[in-house]
Amino acid sequence: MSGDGVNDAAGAGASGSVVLDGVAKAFPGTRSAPEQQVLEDFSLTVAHGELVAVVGASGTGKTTLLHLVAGLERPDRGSVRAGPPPGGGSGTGSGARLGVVFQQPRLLDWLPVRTNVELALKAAGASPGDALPALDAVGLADYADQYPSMLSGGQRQRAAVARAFAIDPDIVLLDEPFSALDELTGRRLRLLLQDLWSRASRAGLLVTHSPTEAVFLADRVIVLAGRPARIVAEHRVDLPRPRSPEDPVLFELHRRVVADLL
Ligand SMILES: Nc1ncnc2c1ncn2[C@@H]1O[C@H](COP(=O)(O)OP(=O)(O)OP(=O)(O)O)[C@@H](O)[C@H]1O
Repeated sequence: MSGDGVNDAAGAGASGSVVLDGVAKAFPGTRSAPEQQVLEDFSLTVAHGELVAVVGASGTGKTTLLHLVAGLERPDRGSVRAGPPPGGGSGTGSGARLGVVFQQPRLLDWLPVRTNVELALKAAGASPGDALPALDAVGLADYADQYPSMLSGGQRQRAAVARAFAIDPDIVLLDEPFSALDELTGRRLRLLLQDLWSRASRAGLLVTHSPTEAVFLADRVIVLAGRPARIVAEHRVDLPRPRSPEDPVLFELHRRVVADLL
């Protein structure tokens, strides 16, 4: 995850764990669609210990932002750094450990859940023995030897969360992690994520279409709009954790975020 302005993992500690500085990103046009200048001179810093939620209309560039931080896309201009916390990360060498949860669990269906988590641990240079505690932390210890197809959608997403957190990530990237789940299952998983998030100090970016999810989980909510995308509003969520989904402060913040999105 290093090189040429992209995910220079060693360098971000001083000013933030995730730093996008003057980033431009365009996708080339096709015969049927013009070029898309998704980001232009875009800057954002996520401090160590901070979870930032990104909301905005469909197609604004939220996932592109996350992909840039994950190193799945490269900026055309500017720099993207995803670094370990001050004093060094938990990863081997100088790089930051990235835990990613996508909208779909993306488990390997032909391997038991435990092996799915073990593979992520091995890839991160961590002990495969940490797989079972990670599954236990999400309430799936009894399902460790089951195949993903034998689990419910919510359980599969729990396994994906376990895989992301098992490696003790310095940076957590969440791309609409619970949007494919029913409301109650989503709520349970948000509570679980809050618990996992509170256990260690990390940096995180959460892309979501749900203002409820954004204000409940994040320390800061940024609202993206326009093409190229700009941050048109920003809300701090100064509520200690654990938070209750019913906290009236969250309802008021939710109202403000929705007003920004309309
Ligand atoms: N690989 C790609 N090739 C071409 N265009 C792309 C590519 N990835 C994204 N885009 C375009 O860039 C724009 C931003 O896409 P992106 O997926 O980042 O938006 P988003 O805010 O995450 O949308 P949604 O909320 O619908 O998931 C869209 O217009 C999309 O069509």
